[in-house]
Amino acid sequence: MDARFLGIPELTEAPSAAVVVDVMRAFTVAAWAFARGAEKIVLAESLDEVLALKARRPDWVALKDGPPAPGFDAVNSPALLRSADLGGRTVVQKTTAGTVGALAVKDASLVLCAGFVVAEATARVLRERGCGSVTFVVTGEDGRADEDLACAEYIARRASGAAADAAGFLRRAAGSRAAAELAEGVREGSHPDDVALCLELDRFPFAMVAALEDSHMVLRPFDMPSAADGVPSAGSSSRM
Ligand SMILES: O=C(O)[C@H](CS(=O)(=O)O)OP(=O)(O)O
Ligand SMILES: [Mg+2]
Repeated sequence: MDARFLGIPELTEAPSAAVVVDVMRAFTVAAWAFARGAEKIVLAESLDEVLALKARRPDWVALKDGPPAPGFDAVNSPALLRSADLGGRTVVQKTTAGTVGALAVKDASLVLCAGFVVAEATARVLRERGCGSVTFVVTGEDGRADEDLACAEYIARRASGAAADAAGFLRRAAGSRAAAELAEGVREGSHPDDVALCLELDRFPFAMVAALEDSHMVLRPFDMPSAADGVPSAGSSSRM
């Protein structure tokens, strides 16, 4: 597999397959939202778009990074979301890096959004789809965020079928600037457990696929059909 690792500003053309990585914290949060029952996540272009969608659909859950704000229901913290009941709900998410990265590759034919919590499921989709060329979007710090780069490199190794010792990759992420800022409480809208939750390797069995639906980029959980039964696991979408 030919893997390229690019920051958002380096994305000049639509890749065929893209894995958008945001470990801390957008796609760890997204995975927790699905684990708590959310049906789908609309990835919004701006905070104003979140509020406009929420005005039309008051039942949707408006989520942003940074501190809590009027009109929003949730912040970008896995620890603060892990006990929420989101059964059947639609979440609208806007963050500084993760959602921006996914929207930057919306014309790709396959877009997976990932963090360590869905690493193996993501690699499995790439393996089973036989993706020969994959662009990893390292969303943080214009492509230099070590938590995202470490996760992207780990997924790339697993996608190519190579063995990979996860411990070293997780150590890099634990030593990243984002981890330090979250641990020190510099990032608003956070919880002391956020870093640990972002570093839980393969916490969830599903991958997350984003695709355009009625002009919005929509993220849904995806389980590959198992060889045994040929159908997706219950409770997960199989749209691709
Ligand atoms: O909420 C986060 O951790 C960050 C916000 S910031 O870059 O730290 O201000 O957003 P994300 O898009 O999840 O990286
Ligand atoms: Mg990030």
